Amino acid sequence: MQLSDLTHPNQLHGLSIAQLKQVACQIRDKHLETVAATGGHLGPGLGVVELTLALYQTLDFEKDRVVWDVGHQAYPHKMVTGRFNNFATLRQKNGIAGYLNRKESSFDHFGAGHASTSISAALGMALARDHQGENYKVVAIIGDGALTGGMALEAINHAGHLPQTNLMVVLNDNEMSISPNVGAIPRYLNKIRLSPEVQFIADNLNDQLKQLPFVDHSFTGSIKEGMKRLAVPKVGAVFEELGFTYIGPVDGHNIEELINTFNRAHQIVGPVLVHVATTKGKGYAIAEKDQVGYHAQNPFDLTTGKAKPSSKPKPPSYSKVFGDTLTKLAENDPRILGITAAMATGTGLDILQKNLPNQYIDVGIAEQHAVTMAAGLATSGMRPVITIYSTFLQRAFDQIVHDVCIQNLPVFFCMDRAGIVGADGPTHQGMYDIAYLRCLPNMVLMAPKDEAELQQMLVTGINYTSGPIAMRYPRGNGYGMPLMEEGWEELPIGKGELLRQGDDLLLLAYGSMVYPAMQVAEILSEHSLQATVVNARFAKPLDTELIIPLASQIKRVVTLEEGCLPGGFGSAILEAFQDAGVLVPVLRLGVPDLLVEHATADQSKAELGLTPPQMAEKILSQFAVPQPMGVTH
Ligand SMILES: Cc1ncc(C[n+]2csc(CCOP(=O)(O)OP(=O)(O)O)c2C)c(N)n1
Ligand SMILES: CC(=O)[C@@H](O)[C@H](O)COP(=O)(O)O
Ligand SMILES: [Mg+2]
Repeated sequence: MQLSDLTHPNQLHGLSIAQLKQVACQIRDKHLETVAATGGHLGPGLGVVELTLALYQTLDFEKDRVVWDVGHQAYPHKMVTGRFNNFATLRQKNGIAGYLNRKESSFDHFGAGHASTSISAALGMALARDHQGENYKVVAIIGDGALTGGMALEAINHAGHLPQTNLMVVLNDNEMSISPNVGAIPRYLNKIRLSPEVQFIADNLNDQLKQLPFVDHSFTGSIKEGMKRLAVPKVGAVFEELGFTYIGPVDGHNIEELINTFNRAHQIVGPVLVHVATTKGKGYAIAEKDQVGYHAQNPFDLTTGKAKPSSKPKPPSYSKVFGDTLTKLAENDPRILGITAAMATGTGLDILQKNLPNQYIDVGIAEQHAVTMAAGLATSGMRPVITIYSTFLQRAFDQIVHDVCIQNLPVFFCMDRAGIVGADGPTHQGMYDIAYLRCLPNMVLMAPKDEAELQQMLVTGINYTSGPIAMRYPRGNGYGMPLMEEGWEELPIGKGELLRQGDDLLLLAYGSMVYPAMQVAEILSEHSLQATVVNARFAKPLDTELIIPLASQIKRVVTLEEGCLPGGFGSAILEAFQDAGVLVPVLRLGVPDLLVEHATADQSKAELGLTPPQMAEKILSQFAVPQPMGVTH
């Protein structure tokens, strides 16, 4: 079977084990070739090649449903559902998405990007099936990391309560989240995986049983299961006690064993959990060796595994500056605890973990728990600095309201990836944090204009103990600003910064849009328009003492933010003007009420008209300023 000829996953039916192994080679080759060229998630997909092929040989995609958790590991799924030939467009603008997407393919039965949702969605599909008197299989595939998310446990609790609802949960256990998995659940899973008895049975019984002439080899799986139960009574006990039939652990790279296991599991009435043991990065030694580093990669050289050198040296990322600075602050303040929800490397908290492990907490993929735990810490004199991507913090909205803001507890939220993130697309854009936090009583919101101001805002946030405070900053590199090693000056809460003066226009910029606003002002000055530029620094409380008189005097106002316009920073300005009786025209520049698809961040900004030249042009046309004759830009 040539994958380039495959248009429907049912074409996998009837292939021999040898043929499936050959298809697996094609998948791995394409996976490696593509991710090396475009960047993306490398290790996760390599680990589920055999699992995908084996499972899909037991399913009928004309009616059965499959739900992948997160979806970052579903590149093999995409290749066997008709997207092999254009897979090279992965995560490129108008190309194949990096996660499942119902708009992209009818075989993508449910989209994701955020973890721990698959069992809930699959259970919904199974209940619909039963209500409609239909008879098709529903399978959720969830990783051991995603299983640490509360939603997954809520769904298991519910599914285990429905003994007649057929649902298969395939647990892809590779012992890894992005970093090594944390918590009691992975510890329990490892106890099963690594128990000597289970290992012995898995490694030896096949051969022994094959010697016995009277044993029907299609039953060897059942016999092995029975032996495991005898040898390790606790194997799978937690899931069994929760109403699931547990099968496993199964070698996630043995196609034949997987097919036999899935076929047996399909016969079981009610919820069944198949525990599959895999290796993240399987088949690419460099990724198997460095499973953290090769969870996701920028374009890299396949032979060396090294990232392709960028054209010019890049300044440190915001995350790196954050991690370094927080670590330095924590060295002198034992109250500081850095908290992550399974994103140590992405947030830069791995720097704190390495240097001050006692002041570092990873709760697993459990943002809701992280926030309320931070609230608990804050009641007891600690300084919890909770570092969660803007998009993932959305998961803990009620905890922010209920446990932090209502009790007015001093929790410091550091929201990395706030703004347009690029290739991860709509599920990961940090679009909404200004809007979803600005409406909360007691919350203070701030955003640095560059990485040097981020250091100041870190000190400001840590020293602010009057209630909750949140700082947002973008994905990627800073501007290369000179960074201080210590002695950062904290900023007065609610005070902005006047960067430029001009009488014709007032540009009010927030966070990552401040430097672009300065570029806009330069372009406007070429059109004989002089703009005042304010670095707002705070979206709540606004520096009305600075902003209102300027607006009243200049009378033409532009707001600039890298976030959603509905409810965002510009909305805050409009509300403040309304409250102050300042009735002046305001042009709000930001992301309109739409989803930002995957592309590079620069491509998305250009598409949204958020580059400095585009914003200048919009300002000139909006304020209908006569252009000097013959001037073009
Ligand atoms: C709610 C949420 N928090 C954090 C993340 C970031 N994230 C993406 S994949 C991943 C690890 C998932 O581990 P696992 O489910 O075991 O899949 P594996 O990568 O091991 O295949 C994390 C933390 C996310 N996608 N969603
Ligand atoms: C799958 C997932 O959610 C993470 O791997 C995410 O893609 C990381 O994003 P960054 O690359 O911005 O750290
Ligand atoms: Mg995992």
